[in-house]
Amino acid sequence: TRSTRPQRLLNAVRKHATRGDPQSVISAIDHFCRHSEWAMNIGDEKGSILDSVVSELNPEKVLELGTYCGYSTVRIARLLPPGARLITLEFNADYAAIARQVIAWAGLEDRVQLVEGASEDWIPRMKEHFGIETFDFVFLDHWKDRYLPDTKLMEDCGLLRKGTVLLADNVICPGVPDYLQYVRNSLSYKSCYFKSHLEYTKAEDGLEKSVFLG
Ligand SMILES: O=C(NCCc1nnc(-c2ccc3[nH]cnc3c2)[nH]1)c1cc(-c2ccc(F)cc2)cc(O)c1O
Ligand SMILES: [Mg+2]
Repeated sequence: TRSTRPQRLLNAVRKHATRGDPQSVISAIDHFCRHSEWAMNIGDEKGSILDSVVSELNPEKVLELGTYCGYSTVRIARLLPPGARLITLEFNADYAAIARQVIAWAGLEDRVQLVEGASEDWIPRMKEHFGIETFDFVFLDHWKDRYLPDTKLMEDCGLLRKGTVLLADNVICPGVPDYLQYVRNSLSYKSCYFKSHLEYTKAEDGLEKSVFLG
């Protein structure tokens, strides 16, 4: 049977990246996506913005919605201190299987917990299942029609605290109009837009950073 794009992406990581070296994993995936096959990783341009937000925040408890092949998981986890924890939710079992191997190749499995399933099922279980009180940082990169309902669900489950930062990918392309309208007009958020480009293309896209005010 033909290999899948995520499998070919993992092969490129194994071929070109050094085990235990997260930067080489990031570079191998970016090279594969620029020169072989486009894939929906945040990419190097938006990835640098993600890096600066994470580095400035120095979060202990991180939630990522939408793992895909683990590219942004590796970008975030490589910047976290060893005691910090990143929980990443992936709905698609095939993506999750690839992501586990990418994260392991980068040598970051000790600070990453990949959970398979739907965000709406797992968000209400974060406290009792993972012993999480609140998250310091949430990266939204899953199905675009889930950004808003899951943000409201995190609010309702008490998973956000004064100062929690939400960073949302793809707010222009594919676009999340309902989410943008909410975080930009709600008195509970201070929101700002980082203009960039859709990964590996010239199309406009951007990240929206929203601080929860409690
Ligand atoms: O669909 C995207 N990303 C979502 C994948 C995912 N990986 N995991 C999930 C999940 C995880 C837990 C969930 N719980 C409930 N639904 C869930 C869905 N979703 C996406 C699409 C594009 C894109 C742009 C232009 C195009 F022409 C075609 C495509 C670009 C991007 O940067 C993306 O992130
Ligand atoms: Mg994305």
